[in-house]
Amino acid sequence: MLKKPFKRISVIGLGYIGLPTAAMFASRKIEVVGVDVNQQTVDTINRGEVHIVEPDLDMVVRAVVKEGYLRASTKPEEAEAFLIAVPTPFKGQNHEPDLSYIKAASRAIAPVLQLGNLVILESTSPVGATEAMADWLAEARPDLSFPQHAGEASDIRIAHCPERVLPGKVMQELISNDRVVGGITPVCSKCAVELYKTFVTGDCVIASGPRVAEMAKLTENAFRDVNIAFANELSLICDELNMDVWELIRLANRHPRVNILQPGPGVGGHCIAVDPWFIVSSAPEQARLIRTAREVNDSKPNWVLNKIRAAIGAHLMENPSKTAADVTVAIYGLAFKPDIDDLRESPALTIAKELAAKHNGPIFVVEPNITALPEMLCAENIQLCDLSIEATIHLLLVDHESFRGMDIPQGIIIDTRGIWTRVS
Ligand SMILES: NC(=O)C1=CN([C@@H]2O[C@H](COP(=O)(O)OP(=O)(O)OC[C@H]3O[C@@H](n4cnc5c(N)ncnc54)[C@H](O)[C@@H]3O)[C@@H](O)[C@H]2O)C=CC1
Ligand SMILES: CC(=O)N[C@@H]1[C@@H](OP(=O)(O)OP(=O)(O)OC[C@H]2O[C@@H](n3ccc(=O)[nH]c3=O)[C@H](O)[C@@H]2O)O[C@H](C(=O)O)[C@@H](O)[C@@H]1O
Repeated sequence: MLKKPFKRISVIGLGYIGLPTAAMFASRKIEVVGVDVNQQTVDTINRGEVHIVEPDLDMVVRAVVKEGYLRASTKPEEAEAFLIAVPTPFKGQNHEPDLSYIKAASRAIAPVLQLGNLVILESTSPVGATEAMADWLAEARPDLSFPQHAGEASDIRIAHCPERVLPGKVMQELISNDRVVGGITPVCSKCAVELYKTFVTGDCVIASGPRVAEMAKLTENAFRDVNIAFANELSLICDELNMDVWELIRLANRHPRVNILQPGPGVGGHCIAVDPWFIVSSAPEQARLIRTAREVNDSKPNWVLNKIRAAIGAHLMENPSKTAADVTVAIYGLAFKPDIDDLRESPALTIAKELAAKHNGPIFVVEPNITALPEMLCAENIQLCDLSIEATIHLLLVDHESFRGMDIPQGIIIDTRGIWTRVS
């Protein structure tokens, strides 16, 4: 049985990663102070409620807040360990990483740092970000020594430990996944492993430093992106050759060493569609395949929109008395992947938004995981509906479980996920 080496820890950023992490530590009876700049988020958590949908998270948060192990605040407080889980988006046309959230979080915790503290960067970060964070902390606290200058004798320990959980399985994967830990020094890594061993049953694998740990996380997501791009490219080729891509993949996957992923309307979420760009921006000349995969996946929503335009055109040719305003389109799914409520960077949302801007006929959106349409889709001709609707064109964008089980609708079908139309 492990002794409890950390009595109080602080998690900075209480979103999809920070809140489950904070709740998990708190469930091991460690006092956790969660810090977020969003007052509403802080208030919600302090009521024992959650502002994001993730299976089992609400139950754990309710319990740990009630028992007093987790509380939230907008102001950092003293703690033995700080875990930073703030956003790391990209900015601009060149997809440069935006480290401003990490910088703001480091500046915010610097005043409360004390001798012997551990600071872990969990956010997915470009190579060099942990060292940059260590420099920002050192600048703000000239009275303390940091590992990049003082080595093992430093007052503060710093490490990168990227998070790898899958949305929808976060509460399981937080415990069972292996962790990659890249401390600035071996002692920093050792301290970080000790912290994670509070609840992680997977291996905590120590990297030779934070840079390779950063790159490992980016590589995992770039690997998946490249593989999805392969499937998406096959879907374009099959369309050209009038072949069912899902049948093709099913057949090719019968080879013992082939495992092709699934095509779709594009790649969404704020990770797989973002993180590979961090590699491209670090090594633009070398990262040619990774860049092309991003471009293939990013171009897929436009390809789907062209399919819709073609379907509307063909329908009007067959029905000359009608106009585009008579053509009803039903969109199935807005989330970035099945059975979640997260619409961030969703290709389905991009397609719906673009269609709403160009098509003047009625648009019905079926998205069982939300209760209201996002503001960007608020137009007169678009409304949220439940499953059974009549429409000229039925556009399937997300393979939610409820769409798999339903009767296939009547009308023109554009099935980007292959659940209604695939050759069995
Ligand atoms: N969501 C996911 O599935 C995964 C995310 N990641 C990475 O984890 C990091 C966090 O992502 P999410 O939790 O999804 O983001 P999120 O947007 O859900 O949450 C981030 C939170 O940080 C808060 N915040 C922003 N600036 C702050 C500051 N200076 N101080 C305190 N709080 C601040 C925001 O208000 C927000 O509540 C990102 O780097 C992401 O790439 C890694 C693995 C999985
Ligand atoms: C390597 C890997 O599997 N990374 C995971 C990924 O989570 P995320 O939910 O973004 O990944 P995902 O399930 O592949 O979905 C991403 C996007 O890709 C699409 N997608 C996925 C698989 C597939 O065969 N075809 C396809 O089109 C999904 O519909 C979605 O739009 O990114 C997470 C992250 O880094 O945020 C990471 O923690 C997760 O472990």
